[in-house]
Amino acid sequence: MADFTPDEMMTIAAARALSNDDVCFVGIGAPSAACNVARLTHAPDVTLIYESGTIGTAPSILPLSIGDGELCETALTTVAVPEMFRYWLQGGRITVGFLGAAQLDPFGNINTTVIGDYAHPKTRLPGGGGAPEIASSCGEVFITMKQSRRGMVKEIDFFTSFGHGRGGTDRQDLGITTKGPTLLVTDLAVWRPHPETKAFEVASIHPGATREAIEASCGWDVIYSEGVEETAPPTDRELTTLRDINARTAAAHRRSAA
Ligand SMILES: CC(=O)SCCNC(=O)CCNC(=O)[C@H](O)C(C)(C)COP(=O)(O)OP(=O)(O)OC[C@H]1O[C@@H](n2cnc3c(N)ncnc32)[C@H](O)[C@@H]1OP(=O)(O)O
Ligand SMILES: O=C(O)/C=C/CC(=O)O
Repeated sequence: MADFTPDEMMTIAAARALSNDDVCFVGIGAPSAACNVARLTHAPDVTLIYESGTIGTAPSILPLSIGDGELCETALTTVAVPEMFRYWLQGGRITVGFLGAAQLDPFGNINTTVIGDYAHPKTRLPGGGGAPEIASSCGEVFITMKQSRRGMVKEIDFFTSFGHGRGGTDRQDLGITTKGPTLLVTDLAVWRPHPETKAFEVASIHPGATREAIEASCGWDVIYSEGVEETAPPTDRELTTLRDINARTAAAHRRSAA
């Protein structure tokens, strides 16, 4: 088995969460790499959907944005964005939404809007886009992000996409019928929510990562599930697939910039 970076481990561990039966609403960025590695390895029949209306898309390079022509060119079909939201997403036809986050709290609530005060922001982030709707309407939500103390915080500065609120039955109490966040994959660990409190707990630690490193790069008090395991390292096939798609993507972007 080749050496691998924590970022590669994160993408590959996230990819493993998808199965052939999933219909996945893919967020741009880190989730997109994971979803396509899944499609190119163990889950060739997974249905990938991007917000631009592209259904069953099979990009050979990672899209720069939801509007990247590669998505439409390789999709089974492309529908209008209102249909994507109203019929497919709100109609309960999507099993999993895969999202990234700039700030995340232990209950899977996501901030991609603003750091600091909304009216006087320290940093203005890209915003919610479709993520709030994805977070409430997909059957469940997977999240992937690199760990940092500024990113994984006890309290997010702004609620962009609702996870488990303050935990427990908050989500159902608000009338939301979908499961919400069921998985968090970082560059150090795989996390799952506690069945009752809904706070994320470490379920497996990536090879080479330590409890000290996880705690040093997390702004909340880290809890470990009973029987924490070591994440299986990337296989040669997973690594080759990820590196190949990254290389194809970089080459394509160099060509289009020239
Ligand atoms: C279907 C859909 O796609 S819905 C789309 C809705 N959009 C999303 O969901 C976006 C989700 N992704 C994110 O939120 C990401 O964290 C992004 C886009 C904000 C940034 O991701 P990346 O491009 O990987 O960049 P990175 O994490 O290096 O951060 C870039 C800059 O963003 C700012 N930033 C990001 N996270 C934080 C944070 N927690 N606190 C303060 N600043 C932050 C900083 O200015 C940072 O630059 P710096 O590291 O030099 O300080
Ligand atoms: O508007 C959105 O929801 C998503 C935006 C991401 C992108 O433009 O690729």
